[in-house]
Amino acid sequence: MSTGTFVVSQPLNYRGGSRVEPADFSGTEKAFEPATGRVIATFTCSGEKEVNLAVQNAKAAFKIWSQKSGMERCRILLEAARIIRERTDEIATMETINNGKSIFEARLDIDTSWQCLEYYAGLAGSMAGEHIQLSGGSFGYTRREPLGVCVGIGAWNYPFQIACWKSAPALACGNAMIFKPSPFTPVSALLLAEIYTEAGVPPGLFNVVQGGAATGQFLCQHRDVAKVSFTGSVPTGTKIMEMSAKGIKPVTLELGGKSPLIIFSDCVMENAVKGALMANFLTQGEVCCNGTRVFVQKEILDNFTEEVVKQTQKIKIGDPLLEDTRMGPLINRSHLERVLGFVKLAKEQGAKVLCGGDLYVPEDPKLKDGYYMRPCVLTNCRDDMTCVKEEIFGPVMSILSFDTEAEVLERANDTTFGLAAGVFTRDIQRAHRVVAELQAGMCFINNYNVSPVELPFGGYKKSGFGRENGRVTIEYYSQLKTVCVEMGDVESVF
Ligand SMILES: NC(=O)c1ccc[n+]([C@@H]2O[C@H](COP(=O)([O-])OP(=O)(O)OC[C@H]3O[C@@H](n4cnc5c(N)ncnc54)[C@H](O)[C@@H]3O)[C@@H](O)[C@H]2O)c1
Ligand SMILES: NCCCC=O
Repeated sequence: MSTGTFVVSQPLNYRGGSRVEPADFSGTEKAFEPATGRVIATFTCSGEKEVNLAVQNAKAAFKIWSQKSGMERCRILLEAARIIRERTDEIATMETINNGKSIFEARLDIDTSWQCLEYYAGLAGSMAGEHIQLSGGSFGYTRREPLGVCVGIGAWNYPFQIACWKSAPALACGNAMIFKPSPFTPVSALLLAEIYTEAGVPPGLFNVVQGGAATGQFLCQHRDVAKVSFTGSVPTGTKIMEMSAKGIKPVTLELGGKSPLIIFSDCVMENAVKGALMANFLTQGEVCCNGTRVFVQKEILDNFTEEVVKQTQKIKIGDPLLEDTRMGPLINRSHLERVLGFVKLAKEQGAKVLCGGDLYVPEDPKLKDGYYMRPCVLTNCRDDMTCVKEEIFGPVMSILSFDTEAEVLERANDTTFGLAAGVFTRDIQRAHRVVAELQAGMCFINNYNVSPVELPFGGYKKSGFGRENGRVTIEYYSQLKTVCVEMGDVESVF
């Protein structure tokens, strides 16, 4: 498959074990190939009737799936993981075409997708309650039970990975799921749905409904939906939480960030520079946990900045399906303009552009309508500038200088977000002291933006709550039933 050739030819909803056209609709959407600006799909957004049908299907499948033993669920999830792994190239290609990220990176996303299924398959067989001895031979025990029909709502930056990170723990715990991808990236969740079916889940266990806000609302407000797991922006997360509150539904919120990356003067410079690039330029900078506020200790500011700019200018931008490309186009025209607008405002507010921050037009004529920009490094930044305060969600790094540990900690934490943070230093005691003080759910020491699925991921403060990945996520997709067993006679107080 090459850039500029793919068009969607099959329905994009998935219900009851196959692709279907929605039973009703609430508007239409277009999905693009960001590399070329071509429309690859025009599809209808699901209405209330279609959402009801998806819930009915999920409820029926839940009855079957929740009765299976953990080991039975484990085997099916392992088979799904195996198929994803085997089809990595094909899935990564779809992801690249619809999202714009480089094929090199998309393959890494697919790796953390099948690894997630493998991880929760492993946990499925060992999910268990406790036995508690009581007086007189009586006892109690707890059962870890599924919640029922869970809804997953995804963002567009990691479409397949988000669908896996939500569905794997949900299914491992015995739940069914209805997943709504972002309307910008409707394609790859269908591959996951087909893979689950091929692996042997009951029809209806994993369904996909397409649409935007209206479809999402039908899902969140549905009385038979037991839980909502949402990945997206803070404003939408607020709405999801309000809707879930009305139905007393538990929610997981994976929201945005403006994370600090702190570089101390005793760091290994080469690693710190690589870390800063990893923290800012993966997926065109469209990453929730990016460390976009790069605090550099004064003594090394000039050397660090010079090296970061040199490495940033070497990033190969262009056709994301080419093996040596490391930065593709942004998701769409309006987002590109928004990101360029942040750079313009940064300049007006006194920041200096050391490189990039402008449109990039690749030589290949088929890419001329794509949404490319050059990765940008800003210096002369202050904490009160918009580029330092707001989530840009594009390839824009803001460099700030600092003197002392106490000062940088206060400034790093001076944000309403709290998704991630990073520190580079050779002083291991300082590293742990600093991360202990950082108000962020995911902290990195001497690296940034690695995603081992064994580690819980999620935010503090307005970056959300609940976790994805790691053992703890089992608790977000299950509920505990306590059973109290009397072995003697009832001693009534009446
Ligand atoms: N913390 C994380 O794990 C994580 C991961 C990826 C992205 N993000 C965040 O996501 C944001 C970018 O993604 P986006 O632009 O797709 O976010 P968004 O909030 O605009 O949309 C996210 C999803 O919510 C749906 N939606 C929109 N309005 C809704 C409503 N009223 N009810 C129900 N659903 C609704 C959208 O259709 C989409 O599927 C950034 O802020 C980024 O930081 C967070
Ligand atoms: N690989 C994890 C990224 C999630 C945030 O956008």
